[in-house]
Amino acid sequence: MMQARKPIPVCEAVEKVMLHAQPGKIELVNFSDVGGRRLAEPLIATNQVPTFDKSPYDGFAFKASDTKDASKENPICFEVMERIGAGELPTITLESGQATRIMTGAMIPEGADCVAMLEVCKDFQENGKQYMEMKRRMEAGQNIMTAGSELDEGAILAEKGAYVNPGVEALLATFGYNEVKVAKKPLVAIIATGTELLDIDEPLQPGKIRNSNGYMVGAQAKRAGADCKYYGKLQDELESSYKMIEQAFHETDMVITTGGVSVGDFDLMPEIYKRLGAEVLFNKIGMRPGSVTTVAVKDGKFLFGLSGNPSACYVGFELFARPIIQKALFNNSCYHIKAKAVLKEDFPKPNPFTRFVRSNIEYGPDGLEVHLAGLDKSNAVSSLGNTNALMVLPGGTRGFKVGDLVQVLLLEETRGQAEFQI
Ligand SMILES: Nc1nc2c(c(=O)[nH]1)N[C@H]1C(S)=C(S)[C@@H](COP(=O)(O)OP(=O)(O)OC[C@H]3O[C@@H](n4cnc5c(N)ncnc54)[C@H](O)[C@@H]3O)O[C@H]1N2
Ligand code: MOO
Ligand SMILES: [Mg+2]
Repeated sequence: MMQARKPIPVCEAVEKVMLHAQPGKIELVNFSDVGGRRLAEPLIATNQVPTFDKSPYDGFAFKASDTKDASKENPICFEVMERIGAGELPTITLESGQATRIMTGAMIPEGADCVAMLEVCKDFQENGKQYMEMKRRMEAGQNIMTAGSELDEGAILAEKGAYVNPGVEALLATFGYNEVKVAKKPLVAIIATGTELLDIDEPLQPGKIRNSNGYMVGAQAKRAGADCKYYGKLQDELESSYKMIEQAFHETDMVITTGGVSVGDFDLMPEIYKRLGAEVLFNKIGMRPGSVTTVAVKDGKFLFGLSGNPSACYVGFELFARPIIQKALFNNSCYHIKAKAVLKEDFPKPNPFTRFVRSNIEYGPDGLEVHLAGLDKSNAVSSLGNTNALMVLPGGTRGFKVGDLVQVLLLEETRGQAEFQI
């Protein structure tokens, strides 16, 4: 009889993996390609904002003190000296009784200390000259965006590892980052193992199935921010499989295989790790699904042996491979963000192991709601299309009921959290 593998707790497994995590490499990309990448250095304001005193409104700039006696009954009249639009420079220093017609975003002229909106001013012409009349008091500084009032030069606006969303792109553009240092996407080898596997374009044959895991894991790796190299599917044959996996190991930053990690006669991954001289960190975890997920390391590079069962494969990637990819992208909040959600369906089956149930999060009127994504079986593929979260149910003797507050890991968030606590 073969010796049973000893399962380790999932937190311990994650810890073991993360001990070997490495920061990634840096590359310089053109601003036009920066969306969706992660910054390799903090984003620093290269100038103060605004860089000059400017008007937030279309209106008139003048000295506030000129209006100290202004009222409905006592309108104050100004001579309008010039008109400046955004991007133009004022040429006249204002004296008492003078105003400049100014547009939103334009520089405040010397001598002015306030701006009145066009709507509260009456302008008119007399003898070929422009005038403006004000019926209300203004305060010095009123309606002026002073230089540096929004940001100081040198302010840190996004940390190293930050995800470049549209707002971060706006900041990069504001501060002239025409080229941006970002984390280089790690290159992940994707290999599906199994003599039963057919390609997408092959008709079904007795005893065979189409390879879905290879494409699923490739898509998960891309969602996590990596680049993929697909090495195809391998027959369960030791020599050819070893050769291909060894080649992939040398050509990429990490190798992800699916299938062949359990104890069957054609489960070749344990022997392949041995031949490669890779250190197996664990090969059994106290979790469902994905208990057979195996992680090995050689020369600082990872080999993730994910289960062949589709749901187990999916979960194994999100728990173990994704944080390693995030670390390579300098994201220290490398774990899926955790939230609480109200369970919307009974889940009566107790289980001694921690479960990661493929789930669907909805945004209900009172907050997050969680539904089962479909059939809760390790070998199910049908639930995955509907999955945007993993519900974490602690192992124990009890089931869960509608209305219970449960923890969920959100799979489609770009933000994460720094600790893996479940
Ligand atoms: N005696 C035992 N048998 C099994 C155990 C065990 O502890 N003792 N563990 C079970 C668990 S749990 C799982 S999970 C599976 C894991 O199997 P493997 O990782 O070795 O994967 P395979 O045997 O290659 O395949 C399992 C299953 O998945 C299908 N598969 C494989 N690759 C793909 C793919 N690319 N796309 C879609 N489906 C795939 C394959 O046809 C099998 O049906 O082992 C249990 N057995
Ligand atoms: O590794 Mo398995 O997924 O627990 O069914
Ligand atoms: Mg197997």
